[in-house]
Amino acid sequence: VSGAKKAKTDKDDNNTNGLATCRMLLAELEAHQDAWPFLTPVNHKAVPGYRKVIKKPMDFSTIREKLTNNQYLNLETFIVDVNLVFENCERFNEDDSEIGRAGHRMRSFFDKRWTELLK
Ligand SMILES: Cc1ncccc1N[C@@H](C)c1ccc2c(c1)OCCCO2
Repeated sequence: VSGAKKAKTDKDDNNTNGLATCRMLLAELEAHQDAWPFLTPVNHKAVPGYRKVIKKPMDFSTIREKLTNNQYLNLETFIVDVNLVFENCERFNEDDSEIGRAGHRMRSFFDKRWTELLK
């Protein structure tokens, strides 16, 4: 019947809500040589003060878990969590430190990649 609404399934729209783009971007972040401070949650026992200063911890493995559990509505909610990783880094680490510099390099890499992919 013409006009009948087709049931929407993921396979129909190859990038529903930009989730394929999220998977691509996260894979690139995880593989980046400067990702090492951000791959796993900061262990607050190994990093004095971290739990007090950083109210919303975030890291790439947690983002991976959320993506796997379908907890991101769209690319925007994914970008919020990625940016949280970099905001936490800038809050806790000196710009002129190993981790601080890695955070700045990862942030500019991410900004460049998602704007390229969204064009
Ligand atoms: C992103 C971030 N911000 C502030 C502090 C740490 C971190 N990352 C964690 C994974 C980390 C990186 C380096 C570390 C470390 C832990 O263990 C304490 C001993 C030094 O080596």
